[in-house]
Amino acid sequence: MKEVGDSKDHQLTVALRIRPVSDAEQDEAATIVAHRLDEQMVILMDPLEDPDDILRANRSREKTYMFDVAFDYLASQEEVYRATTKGLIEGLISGYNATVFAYGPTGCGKTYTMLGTDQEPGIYVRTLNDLFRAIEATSDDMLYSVSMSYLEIYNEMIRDLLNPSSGFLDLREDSKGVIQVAGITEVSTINAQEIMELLMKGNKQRTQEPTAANQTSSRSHAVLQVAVRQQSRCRDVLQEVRFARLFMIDLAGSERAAQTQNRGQRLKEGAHINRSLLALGNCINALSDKNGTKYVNYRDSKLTRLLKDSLGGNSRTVMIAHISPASVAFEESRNTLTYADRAKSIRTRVKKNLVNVSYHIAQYTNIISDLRCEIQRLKKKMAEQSSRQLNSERADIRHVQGELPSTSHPADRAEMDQLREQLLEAFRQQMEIRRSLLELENSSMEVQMDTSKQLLTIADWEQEQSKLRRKWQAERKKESLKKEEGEKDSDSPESPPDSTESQEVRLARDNLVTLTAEQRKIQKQKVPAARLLWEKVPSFHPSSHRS
Ligand SMILES: Nc1ncnc2c1ncn2[C@@H]1O[C@H](COP(=O)(O)OP(=O)(O)OP(=O)(O)O)[C@@H](O)[C@H]1O
Repeated sequence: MKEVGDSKDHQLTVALRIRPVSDAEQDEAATIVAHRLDEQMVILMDPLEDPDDILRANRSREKTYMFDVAFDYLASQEEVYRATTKGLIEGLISGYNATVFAYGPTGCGKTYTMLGTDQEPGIYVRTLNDLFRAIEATSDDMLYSVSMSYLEIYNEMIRDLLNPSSGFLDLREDSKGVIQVAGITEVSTINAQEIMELLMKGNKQRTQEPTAANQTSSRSHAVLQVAVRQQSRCRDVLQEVRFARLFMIDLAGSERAAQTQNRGQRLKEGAHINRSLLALGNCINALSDKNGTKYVNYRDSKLTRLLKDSLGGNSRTVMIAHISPASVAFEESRNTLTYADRAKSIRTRVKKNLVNVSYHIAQYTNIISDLRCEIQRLKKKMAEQSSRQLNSERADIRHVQGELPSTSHPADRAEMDQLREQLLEAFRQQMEIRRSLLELENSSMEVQMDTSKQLLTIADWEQEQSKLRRKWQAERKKESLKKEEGEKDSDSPESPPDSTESQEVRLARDNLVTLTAEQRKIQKQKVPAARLLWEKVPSFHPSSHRS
């Protein structure tokens, strides 16, 4: 790992984009309440505030917010790209991860900024174009390979947008601890036109539904992942391989489910979206803690698990928050501005992580690698078990079908079909529950791994303390012997060594509390899932059902 420059480099960049007023807002005779004041400042005015209202008189009528950069309806796609993302490319080809995400309520321009249109392409294509150009410029001495994948996270499930028929995909941690999406399609092309076509096609596969707030509202987070691998062309130089990833994410709308009059499926989606955005917000909050002492829990959603390396580690992050300028969207704009404002203070602590890791590296790398092997072994075992189970269930179904008496009576056939459907549905549900149990098992192992790290930090410190205490006691003993023999003067201190815990140990203790609660939460979730699995075992026996 290599260190990056000054601390400003590590800061998360937060940009704000105010989109033009929409036709619908104009039809509602909405007034404009959000304005860009200058390159960095934005003002939001409360449309409900009445200057003559005495009760509200001492509340300010407007609030200003500062961002790294602010745009309004006049900003072109190129300007937004240049000010937010272009600067990440150099880091990316030097081996640094980067993430750009578009945040904001539904219909405020996230997809427009990230994907754009054929005439006005957004950040995805502009970034890839510049990346390919930069690679070409340095390719005399370096050998590069770039691959791209495009996925969506919908209701906490991952789907490949370049190959939607592949079903739901799982997140896995590889042997180097990098989170990967198992079985995702990876495309290696450097033709920008081809990429735009692939992305447009992929975007059409996104789960979109009309909501009260937006006719074509994206109900999922879309993640474009670009992996850059580079190697020196020089054969006799040490063959260092660098690998960096860029995530470009079009988040699902952040509006609260209740505000869009959603019901049923929409409400469930809203809950999942809120859950992952809340998890993202919690990570942002913990990372922005000034003392750096808060535990960052990436495990609460697929999105944060996927972004783990990119948010907290050796990575640069850009958040582009989006709002509407209209009075009708005031509440949502205020929430978005508050969320983005809180994000501003994140600093990724690259150096600190390095110090911590190297300090303990000798003690716990072996333990971690043992635990990783254990996780891999368990995952493999569970995958084998579930595929064995699935095969035997399939065989059971075939068996059931084989046993069904061949009947020509349409009513009987209909009943049989219905029973078969019920069976299949029960098996499908079983598979779903098994999948969540497997995920809970993985999370539990990860928590265990983190717990071991914290315990090691504490054990190290305690060991060091008892060594110091023993040394001090031995010296005191020597002193008293010398005194008995009539010798005077001693260099050893009268009082025992200072046993105040270091910041690191205190943090480890705090983390242990959080991790124990987390483990308890996971165990609690496992019980109903296991019970459900048991209940879903079909008790249907065709041979005894009818004769
Ligand atoms: N800066 C802009 N300039 C011109 N049109 C814009 C701009 N931002 C958004 N729009 C238009 O506003 C509409 C909604 O934008 P978009 O679909 O990008 O919103 P979104 O935030 O991605 O919504 P959702 O979360 O529901 O998917 C689109 O028709 C888009 O073309």
